[in-house]
Amino acid sequence: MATPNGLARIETTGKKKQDNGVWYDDSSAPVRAQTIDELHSLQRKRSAPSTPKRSAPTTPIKGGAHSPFAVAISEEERHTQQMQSISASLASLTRETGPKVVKGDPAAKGEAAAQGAPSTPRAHQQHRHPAAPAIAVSDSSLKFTHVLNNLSPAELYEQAIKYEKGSFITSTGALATLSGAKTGRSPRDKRVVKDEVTAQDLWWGKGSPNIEMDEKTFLINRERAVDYLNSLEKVFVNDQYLNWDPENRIKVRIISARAYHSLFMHNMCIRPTDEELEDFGTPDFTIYNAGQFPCNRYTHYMTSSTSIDLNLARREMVIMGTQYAGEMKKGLFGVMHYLMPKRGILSLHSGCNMGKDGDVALFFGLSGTGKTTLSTDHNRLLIGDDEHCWSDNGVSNIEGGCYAKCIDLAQEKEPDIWNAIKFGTVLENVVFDEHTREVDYADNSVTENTRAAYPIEYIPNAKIPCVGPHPKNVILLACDAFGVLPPVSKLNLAQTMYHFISGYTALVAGTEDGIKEPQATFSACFGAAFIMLHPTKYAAMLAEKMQKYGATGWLVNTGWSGGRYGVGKRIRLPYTRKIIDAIHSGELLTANYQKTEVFGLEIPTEINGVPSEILDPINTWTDKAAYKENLLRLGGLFKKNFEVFASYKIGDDSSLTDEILAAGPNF
Ligand SMILES: Nc1ncnc2c1ncn2[C@@H]1O[C@H](COP(=O)(O)OP(=O)(O)OP(=O)(O)O)[C@@H](O)[C@H]1O
Ligand SMILES: O=C([O-])CC(=O)C(=O)O
Ligand SMILES: [Ca+2]
Ligand SMILES: [Mn+2]
Repeated sequence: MATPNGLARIETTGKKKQDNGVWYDDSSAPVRAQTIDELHSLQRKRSAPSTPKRSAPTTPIKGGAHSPFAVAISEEERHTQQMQSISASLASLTRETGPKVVKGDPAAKGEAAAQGAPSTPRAHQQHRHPAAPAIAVSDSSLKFTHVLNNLSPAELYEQAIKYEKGSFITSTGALATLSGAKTGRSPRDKRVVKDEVTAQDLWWGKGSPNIEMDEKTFLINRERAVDYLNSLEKVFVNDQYLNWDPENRIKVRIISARAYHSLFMHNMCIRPTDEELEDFGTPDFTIYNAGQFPCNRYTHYMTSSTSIDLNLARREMVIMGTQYAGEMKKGLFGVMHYLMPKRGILSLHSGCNMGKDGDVALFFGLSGTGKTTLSTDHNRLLIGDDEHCWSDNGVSNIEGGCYAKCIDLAQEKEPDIWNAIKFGTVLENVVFDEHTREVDYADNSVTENTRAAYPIEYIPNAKIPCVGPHPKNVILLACDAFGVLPPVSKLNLAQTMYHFISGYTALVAGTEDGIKEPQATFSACFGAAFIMLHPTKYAAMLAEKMQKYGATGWLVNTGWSGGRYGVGKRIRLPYTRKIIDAIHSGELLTANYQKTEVFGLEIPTEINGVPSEILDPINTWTDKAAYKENLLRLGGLFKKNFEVFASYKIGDDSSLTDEILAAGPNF
């Protein structure tokens, strides 16, 4: 039927019912909701109490997390306990009370019911003590602190994209984010509380990374951080583990203000199963990351607006004035460098992988020397890329993820890392195409220190659980900007100790704030920024373990060849990989060796797949006089650096100490 304007009338009423009583209509099935909100609530399936609601746990369950004697408690009681525990963590020390905490995003009004949260926050009720004064002591105690605890990567993506400027999804699904003004660690702002115990235990003074602060100042900063966090609409809480060795596992809680920080730690620490999370209890260590907020420069000891404060007695760390996520990762590493040696376990700034036959290799080295790149090896099982423990049972990874440098990342050269950059991975400070969101890894506009943080199982041949037997090879990586260290040398035990204590490299720009050009650096134990005890303590433990388990030491230069930085070139990664292959396979144990002058290093004359002429660096330099000059220059720097260690005994064995002193450059 035609309407006055000539158009066919649109049928709006009734649907054509066929004779057989069946609706033949192209409209969809009736919607099971009365309102849009209800419809949205249908979209998200509520998990049954026993099934995961959070991130799918990736950590395999070992044994039962539930004690058979544990009193069964209800979901609601568990929820209350969890909120109480988080409230306790966030307590102001001066007011001696925790904030009112409630689970969930304050913005998600109406979602509480859908998510199963009690409509009256139970933790809130906790604080309505009958004896409490009728008038709240401060405005901050009137408000709730909303906690988003152990969110899944998907939920954290949404939080980041909605609330954090600079968050984007890249073409491969990673979460690109900006760490803010700091794009590297701030070692000069790392402070440690000096009390009666730590005054004795820790390494203080020249060369030490531990800048002292007193307990009171720590508490001032802690209060500042906690007040800041409680003033926010919401905070993120991660309850996770460190160390895959079940006997020496540490429970950590990270309280932060950014989804970026929460996802970073989700990836980097060991992820508990839902079962483990339910029984998490009180953490062994807590980080308060108030990174967006500066410290108060009028506070004693503060020399900048950044402070990373460690209090071992309180088992707490406060971060202010830097949002660089590596501070949390490496802060916890420092804690492990204190706790583990107390138990006779050596903590190591090293990568670690294992051959199919169970041969384990450690890769020591400072930032940018190749721990992540070389331990991620398609032919071997990855145990971890950066932080390990060596106990009487073998090696264990401290972390649950990897943190790879991305500058100039290329698919052909590092395929496993390339492929790990997908949904769930945090990509820090990279530059990408505005439209396609394809990352340009060569672009260092934001920083040289671009990074990807991904769970270790994103590497296809990860060894899970991340533990292994005693190491067979201990590879010391140095990125030599002088271009005079050989691509590989075999070390005796004394030489291994000498180079371990020296911890030489050319620090590549970026990871530590303020370093713009590569420069020669010595960092004891290849990680002076993280060790807590005197370097000789770790060295003695390493010597003892290497001797006991018959490990061989190697020095591998992943730096320059054919001239120093600016003249020569960085040794090609495929050559370094061949060298590493020859170490793993045992080929290098039976090779012919010659000794170099000055450093007295044993260098092989031939390696499968590597041009022989590069094995002795002098061959690659056109200017032989310049080579000699640089060799002596570096030798001199080694000698000078080692002077401070000459008066220390290493272990109980004074003959080893003498041998180590003699194992350095000789000229
Ligand atoms: N011959 C080489 N051997 C190893 N790495 C090389 C070589 N040539 C270039 N590279 C590059 O050097 C970088 C090594 O960084 P890597 O992430 O492995 O450092 P790292 O030792 O793990 O440091 P951090 O402790 O800071 O994580 C990578 O970007 C890698 O591509
Ligand atoms: O800590 C960081 O930022 C990165 C890292 O692994 C290191 O520097 O050793
Ligand atoms: Ca690394
Ligand atoms: Mn590292």
